[in-house]
Amino acid sequence: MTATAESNKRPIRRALVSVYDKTGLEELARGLHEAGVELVSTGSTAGRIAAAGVPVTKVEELTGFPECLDGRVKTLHPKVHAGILADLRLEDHRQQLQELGVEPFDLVVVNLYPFRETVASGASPDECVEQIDIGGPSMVRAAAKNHPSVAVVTSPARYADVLAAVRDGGFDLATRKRLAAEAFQHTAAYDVAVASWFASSYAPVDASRFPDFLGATWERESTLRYGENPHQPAALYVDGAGEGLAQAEQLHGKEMSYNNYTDTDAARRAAYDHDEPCVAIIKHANPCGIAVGADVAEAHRKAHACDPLSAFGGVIAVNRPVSKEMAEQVAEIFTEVIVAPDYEDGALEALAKKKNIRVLKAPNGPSHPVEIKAIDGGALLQVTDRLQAEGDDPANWTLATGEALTAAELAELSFAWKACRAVKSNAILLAKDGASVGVGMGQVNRVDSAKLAVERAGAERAQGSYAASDAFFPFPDGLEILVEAGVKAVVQPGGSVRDELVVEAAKKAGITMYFTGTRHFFH
Ligand SMILES: NC(=O)c1ncn([C@@H]2O[C@H](COP(=O)(O)O)[C@@H](O)[C@H]2O)c1NC=O
Repeated sequence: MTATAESNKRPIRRALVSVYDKTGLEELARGLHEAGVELVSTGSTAGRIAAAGVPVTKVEELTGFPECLDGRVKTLHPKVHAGILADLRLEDHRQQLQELGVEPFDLVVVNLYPFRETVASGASPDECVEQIDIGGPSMVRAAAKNHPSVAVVTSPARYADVLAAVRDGGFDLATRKRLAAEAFQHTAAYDVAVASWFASSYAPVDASRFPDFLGATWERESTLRYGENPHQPAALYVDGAGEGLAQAEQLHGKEMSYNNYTDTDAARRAAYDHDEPCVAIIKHANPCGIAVGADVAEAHRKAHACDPLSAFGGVIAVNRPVSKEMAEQVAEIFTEVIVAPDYEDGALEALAKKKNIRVLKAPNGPSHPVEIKAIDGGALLQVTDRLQAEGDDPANWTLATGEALTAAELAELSFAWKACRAVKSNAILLAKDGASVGVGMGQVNRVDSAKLAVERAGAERAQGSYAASDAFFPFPDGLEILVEAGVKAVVQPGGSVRDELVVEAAKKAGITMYFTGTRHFFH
């Protein structure tokens, strides 16, 4: 196709309008009519247009066939589809339309039945099925295929463009192609939603919890400066749910980077594990401090004190609104990102004194029920790891050896256990007074993780601390490092074939050890 043909505009003389969402419909109809466009429309869409005093032809008048079967058949008729699908560049198609008495459409405006919203509302299966639009996608796909002759619009957000184009001699080919691409994205996402619902809720094929078809669609929200490294192009995509980190509102600061997003994701995961006001400070997806407090300012001081060296340039997540006091503390420290459900009076102003800090507001904690990880040639899907009623509640722990802890001591050990879940495996975390004091993360053996946790805590803080291990000790050696450092109690899943040896070492040292029966690997 030549450059001239690319820029060809096609005047809009006849439009087919069939919309479930009637937003902006009257203005659109009026504008089209004033520009001399003839309108053809379905049942209630035609009703609304006529009520606005705009002349409109009902589809039934065009087809000579009544809308029937409760709206299941309205536009599914050759007089409609031939009018959309005729390639007007071809003499033969133009000739055939004439012989058949079919007039072509230049514009198709359709939006679909709200299938996803109906499912989300908890409607019955029959009601959901009834909301699967058949005629709408057929028209959208037909018009998008035939974009050399027809412009297609699927969202009220595009109506202003339509009215501008109508006054300006129509859409050019490049724009019709873009609209067609949008239209196919729209119907593809719609069908993925239908197919996913069928596969997982309506007609699951086997007893496993996993559907045989996994459909998901994302839309590009923004292009990022680069990915994990500067030579990796990257972009942010959002899903339709609309309430996670990807949709967080940025209140201040520089553009978020790829690494900012991954660290912020890890930070939120950590902070929202705790019921009390909690602050997690993350670097490279690992906590360099995590603490609970009477309020967020105290939690932040305690989290920062864990490892002030590493907290430089960290990412902070809070599970409560940020107070002015906390914001003033944070503004003293070089921080890449802070994310919270909200900001109290004066907090944002205090943070905004720092030009570069990115301030995000994300109203809810992480809620995604499943996690997907791309691997070469495929993807792994798992139910998201969360704290469990069994295993993560100290009431269900088993005392493996030593004195039972008091309620206050058990709360300390429970904090260590939850905080340890935020640490990349192999993870050992030492805690005191509701704050991490030493974190050993990401080592390929548990002994080194224990050594790292103890070294980071320092002798004084390790003494009398509460230790958690994300998985069992395969040998007593890792535990022995903690014993030597003087920890008061240890919590771990248990379940090693050598549990007896590990328990024996704890017993010999006179410390308390609890088994959770639950493991929290995090990779
Ligand atoms: N069955 C059909 O022939 C048909 N043609 C158009 N629709 C849909 O009916 C709706 C508009 O209907 P109304 O104008 O009656 O509100 C649109 O969402 C459109 O996508 C249809 N409905 C469902 O398939």
